[in-house]
Amino acid sequence: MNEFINFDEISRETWQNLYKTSIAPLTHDELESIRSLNDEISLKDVQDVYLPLVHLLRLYKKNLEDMSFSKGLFLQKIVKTPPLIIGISGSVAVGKSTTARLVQLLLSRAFPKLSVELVTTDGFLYTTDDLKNRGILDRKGFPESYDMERLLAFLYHVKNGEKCEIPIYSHETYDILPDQVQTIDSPDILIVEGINVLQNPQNQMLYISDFYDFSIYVDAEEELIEKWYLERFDSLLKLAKYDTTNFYHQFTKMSTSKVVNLAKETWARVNRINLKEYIEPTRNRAEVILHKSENHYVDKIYLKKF
Ligand SMILES: Nc1ncnc2c1ncn2[C@@H]1O[C@H](COP(=O)(O)OP(=O)(O)O)[C@@H](O)[C@H]1O
Ligand SMILES: CC(C)(COP(=O)(O)O)[C@@H](O)C(=O)NCCC(=O)O
Repeated sequence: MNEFINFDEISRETWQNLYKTSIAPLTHDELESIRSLNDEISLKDVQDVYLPLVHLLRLYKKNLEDMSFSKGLFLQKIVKTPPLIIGISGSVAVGKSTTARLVQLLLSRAFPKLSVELVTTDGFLYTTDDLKNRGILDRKGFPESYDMERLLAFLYHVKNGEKCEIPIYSHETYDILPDQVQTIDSPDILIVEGINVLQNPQNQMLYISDFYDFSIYVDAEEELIEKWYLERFDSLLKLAKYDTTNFYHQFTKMSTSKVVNLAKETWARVNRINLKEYIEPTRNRAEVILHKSENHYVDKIYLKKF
């Protein structure tokens, strides 16, 4: 059966004309803040792809508010609208965190009075010591390397309007930062980004999918993702060159060909396998699939029909 049977495939040309008239063009300051986020992001993509996406998100937000109001009428009590939770998933290095930061920025612009928070599921990885103790250091990123119970509990507390503290992962130290936490204090919108966002742990009472009001899967051909992974590896090495505390510093002493081989091997042995076995199979759980081609250009969008 066609994996996308449940989706409308929308070309970029069609998508970019949806809701165009109702969106004000980006101001100079907004363009600057997008550039400071990642100066590689195409501003044309922002205008053509991400602004209509944010418009769609407005509809989901409105729907959540209407439903809470109607529930309140039914129950004859005030039902507070819970935060809208948006999941963003896809392969390692496909551009999830860049997309997530962009969506956060554009949502803050669309809803200036609301708080829009972003968390990454990397924070729920076990620490390097824990991974060693469990004998799964080489399985970082695979389902068993995350404390999914803790992620599930976190989403429950956020939906319930409670203040939470969660761990922070650093790509630079390649580990959870000791003694540092991210505080999430009853946001109106929460974006959760990570390779495992659409994976399906369940404890005895809760299903993770119940907590997402909207989800996005960022997709691309494997060869492109590998290329972006290798490019990011190179950027991480450049950042690490003079920083002995950085995990990547050790690789800056190696010859270029050795480093390239190491990165290629890590892609093939770990991240590619994870993509094929555990991440890509969750793709059709998303509400929207953003399909990217060369240079992160979004060429197709799939929107779930029902
Ligand atoms: N829209 C984009 N335009 C240009 N470059 C991008 C875009 N999205 C991601 N990148 C680049 O691709 C690489 C991987 O992106 P990143 O957001 O770190 O991926 P992920 O969070 O999925 O691991 C980074 O080097 C990033 O700068
Ligand atoms: C921390 C991660 C699991 C998550 O990835 P992200 O999508 O944030 O890049 C990944 O970056 C990772 O470290 N994978 C293990 C193999 C590697 O070193 O690339």
